[in-house]
Amino acid sequence: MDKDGLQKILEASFDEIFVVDSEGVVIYVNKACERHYGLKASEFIGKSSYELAAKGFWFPSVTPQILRDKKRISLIQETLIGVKLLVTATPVLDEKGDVSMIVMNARDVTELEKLKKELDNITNLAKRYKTEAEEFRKKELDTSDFIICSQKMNDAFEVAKRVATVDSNILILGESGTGKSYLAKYIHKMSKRCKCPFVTLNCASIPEQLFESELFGYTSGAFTGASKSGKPGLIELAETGTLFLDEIAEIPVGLQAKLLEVIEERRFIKVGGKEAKTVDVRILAATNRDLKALVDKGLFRDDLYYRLNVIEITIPPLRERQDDILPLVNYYIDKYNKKYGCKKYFSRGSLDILLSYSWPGNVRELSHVIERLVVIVPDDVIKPHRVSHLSSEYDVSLEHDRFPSCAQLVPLEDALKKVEKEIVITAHNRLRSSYKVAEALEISQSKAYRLIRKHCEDGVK
Ligand SMILES: Nc1ncnc2c1ncn2[C@@H]1O[C@H](COP(=O)(O)OP(=O)(O)OP(=O)(O)O)[C@@H](O)[C@H]1O
Repeated sequence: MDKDGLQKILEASFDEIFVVDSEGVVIYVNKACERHYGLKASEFIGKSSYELAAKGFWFPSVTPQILRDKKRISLIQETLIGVKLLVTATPVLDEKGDVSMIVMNARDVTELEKLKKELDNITNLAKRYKTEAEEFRKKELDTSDFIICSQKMNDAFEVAKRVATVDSNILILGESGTGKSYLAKYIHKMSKRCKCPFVTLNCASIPEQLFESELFGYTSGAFTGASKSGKPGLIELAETGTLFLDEIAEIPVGLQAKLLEVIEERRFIKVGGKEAKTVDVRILAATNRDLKALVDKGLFRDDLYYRLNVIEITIPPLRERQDDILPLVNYYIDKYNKKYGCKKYFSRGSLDILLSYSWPGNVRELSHVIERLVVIVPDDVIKPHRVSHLSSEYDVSLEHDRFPSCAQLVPLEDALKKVEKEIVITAHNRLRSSYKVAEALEISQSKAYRLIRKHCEDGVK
């Protein structure tokens, strides 16, 4: 084939063919260069590829590496007009083994690169969503053993969810057994610190003399009996995580100033130590006492109180969230039935007692009562006399002869009257309105009114 024929083939190639000599001077480039650089071939010929690369016609440059390594390489280059090229550069060696020229063929892979990038983005996004979804599912699953049905509990958990991520100190208030410790763990799990430790210090359970060494740790030989290697304090163990100070009202007065310093400066000194250490912890605190009243009485430092109480969440007592009682009873009877391999259930009457009881010990008491009943009641059905101690209104003596037994032959009229009286009194005591009694017993309001007047000493409300 003659030179013209060869030239035609090279020009017809859709891929770019770019040739430089051993000095890096461009000796040939075909028409494809117009698409790749927006320039004619004549504008390249005779120019130094080093200079062209230095002016940013393409990046990265391949010539220096080929001249050095004398080996074929492929790489992605970007041209000054943003075209992405897949370049394969092949050295042509002379008889001495030196590079006499470099032949490069380049294919436009801009679209391909774009697609690859999009695919990478999609894959990364999918990965991110997957981890986020897993995190979320994990967090959501964590509340499956915690019953939140009432509006008041929902509100408290909504606030907790919102403030979990802001890293501020939170004070959780509520009577004993309402779920304050659980809420603290929930806040930790919903926070950015969820993968780091959650450390609880129960301020009521540590003797005052040991408090400081428990919280701050001690250095070797800090006091008689101290371990030789020293000991890290709970605050150090909580590094990057959350320190939960339960029953904070019980913290010894003398230590309140030290705790304040930790909270304000995030610094502490170990017992027997000289240097202050810094820590990165989030502080959550809880108490079932009226902390503000203790501040007013001078028993709790007000500056510490305000530091701890950046955000306050109160968990209402169970008696103020009636809607949670039945779901909690169902949850715990199920839990303890599984634990003890039983099939116990509450009769309607005993459920009524559980629902109207005030639960001063809150959920902890409810859980204990149900566990005890599941263990001690021999029958599957748990009847009202088993829970009568929880009812101030319920008269145990009524239990056995409450309704005439079917085996007894008593005048029907008397038996019916007795049942009617019992039902009306129960309904009236619980519902305190003739309208509600009528609705519950499915009778007219006027009949309910009449029956309440007849049977109930305190009349109609
Ligand atoms: N809503 C709930 N659903 C299920 N279990 C609950 C609920 N609230 C509390 N509990 C359970 O009741 C018990 C007491 O809860 P927790 O220890 O969190 O209460 P607390 O307010 O911190 O009590 P204290 O003030 O005595 O330390 C725990 O076993 C907890 O799992």
